[in-house]
Amino acid sequence: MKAVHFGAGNIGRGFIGLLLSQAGYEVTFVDVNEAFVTQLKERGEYPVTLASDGQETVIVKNVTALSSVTHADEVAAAIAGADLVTTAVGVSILKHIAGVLADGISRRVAVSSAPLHVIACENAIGGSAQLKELVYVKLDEAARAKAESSVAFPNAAVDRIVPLQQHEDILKVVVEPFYEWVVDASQMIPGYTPVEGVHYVDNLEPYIERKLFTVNTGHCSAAYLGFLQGYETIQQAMEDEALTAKVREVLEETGAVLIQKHGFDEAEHSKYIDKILERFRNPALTDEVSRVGRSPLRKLSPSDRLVSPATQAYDRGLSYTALTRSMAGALLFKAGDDPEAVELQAVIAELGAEAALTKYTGLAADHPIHQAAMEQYAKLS
Ligand SMILES: NC(=O)C1=CN([C@@H]2O[C@H](COP(=O)(O)OP(=O)(O)OC[C@H]3O[C@@H](n4cnc5c(N)ncnc54)[C@H](O)[C@@H]3O)[C@@H](O)[C@H]2O)C=CC1
Ligand SMILES: O=P(O)(O)OC[C@H]1O[C@](O)(CO)[C@@H](O)[C@@H]1O
Repeated sequence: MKAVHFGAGNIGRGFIGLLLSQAGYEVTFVDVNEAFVTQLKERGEYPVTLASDGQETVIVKNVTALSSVTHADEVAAAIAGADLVTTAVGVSILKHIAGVLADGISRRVAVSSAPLHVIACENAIGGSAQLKELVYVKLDEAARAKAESSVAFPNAAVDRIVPLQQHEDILKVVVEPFYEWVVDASQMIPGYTPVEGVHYVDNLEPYIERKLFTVNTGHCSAAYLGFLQGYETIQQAMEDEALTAKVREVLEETGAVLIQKHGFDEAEHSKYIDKILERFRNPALTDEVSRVGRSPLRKLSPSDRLVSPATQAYDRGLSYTALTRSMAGALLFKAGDDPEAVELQAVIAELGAEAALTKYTGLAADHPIHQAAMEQYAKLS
């Protein structure tokens, strides 16, 4: 079985590549980073260390790599012959890989009707659906018609904390032991071969919302509040009890929405929150506030981890105050090396925080969530 995986970065090597290789796939990574590509191609393997007491290291074998910059033709050929395509490049990068993916799919459907699944493993709701749209506009009518029956783009939720890596061996990756990869089975082609380690569900929404609105909402809240307190890592921030209490408050708000909307058991969900907070604290990891808070514009966007649960809480008459504190924290995330944070600060300087918040969240200035966020902004400033 052959898989093509876009993005040989932290989650690509530390989670998706590892799992696919262990499930028996030959994995071809595709990346723009020539150093990753060269090393993966030369060595055909790389180490993954589990950040736990035992620090167990697994060697991921049966891998190779191609550059999407210099070997686009080979990438398309690999897609044409693959059983599975996965991505972990960042949701805003999907548009850059759509062209070569469309080329590969066109070549494939011209000669074969064998099923192909394309799964975007990004922190976003409907990541694969977004990728499908980007790819489909690049297919001609005939290819699109054939792809409709043999190529599927099931949405997925992926959960594993993989911080930035700094090792002598550039391929080495240290990951937390926990992982969860949930795929929407209702969007798979019938008769598919399950990948060992993947959890297939008929309705993804409760899983993706629970993950995004707990792990990711909680994590970015810790990052934004931690940044304001001068902490450099999430581990340092989570040692601050007052800060942790604020993160928990946020997760209680998102939890109330999730429990009401998806019927989760309250006690079970409370344990889920405890477990997530424990994962943030993992002393065997060093996870920088700058990584976890990265791309504040994406994180402030309407369907992402802050605004979506806040609007859902508002619609249900539930509390959203702690969420607005995290939004205000995002507005104050002045990380000089993050292009989105730099853009946000420039827009705030030019138009003011109120207009910037409307621009990126889509919330009108007189919306109660917007007003609450501005109150929090004034307090935090
Ligand atoms: N790191 C984590 O703990 C988790 C990350 N994710 C998601 O996974 C995605 C990737 O995140 P990370 O692995 O942390 O980022 P990363 O920056 O470590 O990896 C992204 C990789 O994509 C490559 N890339 C960029 N443009 C490309 C292109 N045009 N073609 C091919 N490759 C390209 C980069 O060179 C890099 O190696 C994001 O959507 C993130 O939200 C999801 C769950 C956990
Ligand atoms: O990758 P993003 O969406 O910028 O956000 C970082 C998030 O990804 C994770 O690494 C895993 O979901 C979380 O630790 C963190 O909340």
